[in-house]
Amino acid sequence: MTNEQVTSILEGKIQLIETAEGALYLVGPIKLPVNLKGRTVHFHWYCWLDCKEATDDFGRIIEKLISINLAEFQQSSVLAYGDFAEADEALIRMHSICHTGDIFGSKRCDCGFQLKQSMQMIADHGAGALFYLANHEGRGIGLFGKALAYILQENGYDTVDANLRLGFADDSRDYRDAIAVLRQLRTKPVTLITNNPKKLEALERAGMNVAGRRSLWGDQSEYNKKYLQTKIGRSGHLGESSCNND
Ligand SMILES: Nc1nc2c(ncn2[C@@H]2O[C@H](COP(=O)(O)OP(=O)(O)OP(=O)(O)O)[C@@H](O)[C@H]2O)c(=O)[nH]1
Repeated sequence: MTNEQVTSILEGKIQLIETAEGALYLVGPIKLPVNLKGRTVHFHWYCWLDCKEATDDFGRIIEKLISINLAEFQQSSVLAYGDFAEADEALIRMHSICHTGDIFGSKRCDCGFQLKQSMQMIADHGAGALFYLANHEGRGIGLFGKALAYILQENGYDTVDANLRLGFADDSRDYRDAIAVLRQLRTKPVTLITNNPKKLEALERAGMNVAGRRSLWGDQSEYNKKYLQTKIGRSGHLGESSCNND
């Protein structure tokens, strides 16, 4: 197969999304059968690359990738389900990466539970998307930063103060790229799965039509009790008893 043939196969699967800083190259949909609690659920997977250069010459972008060590950087992705573009109602989750919770199943937080539960909620609902935001680790302080913060937490600091004492912001997550991708995939209203009002605000500020919110609490234990209390007490998360408005 020639380079031209390879490029022409890929071209039909790449979309250019221009941003204020350059462009996002969105590749997909790619078929992704997923094991959800023993049942095979068929998602449509997309991944995006953030670049300074905006061009529709995708062959050039693909050629450039060889000289970049992509694995050293984080790329985010989205798992869409059902007729995500057109369904009247769609559930979305903006999930911040949590290496310890999502991959290792750590019980210090509720992230692993939220990841699996939101995928299940989306599949049960019939249409939706889970955005897996890979540059959000530790609410934006990175994995190494989170490891340092954990040590401070083992010495009495809560989640917020541990970040602050290290000189980081408590929460520096940015949702702009994810929202740009969401807009590309769906313009109809969305219902957001979250307990965090800042995520709702980010979507509304960007002009997205937010139809409602579904809360997501669970897997509470002695190990994450303080973490969950701090989310409500200091980070402004809406508690379990707050109403869903969808
Ligand atoms: N800095 C720091 N980050 C943590 C800690 N535990 C989990 N995280 C990160 O917190 C992020 C998830 O944020 P949360 O505040 O738990 O929840 P949220 O995403 O704001 O809100 P929901 O949508 O309701 O889940 C993930 O990126 C985790 O890596 C911690 O102890 N310290």
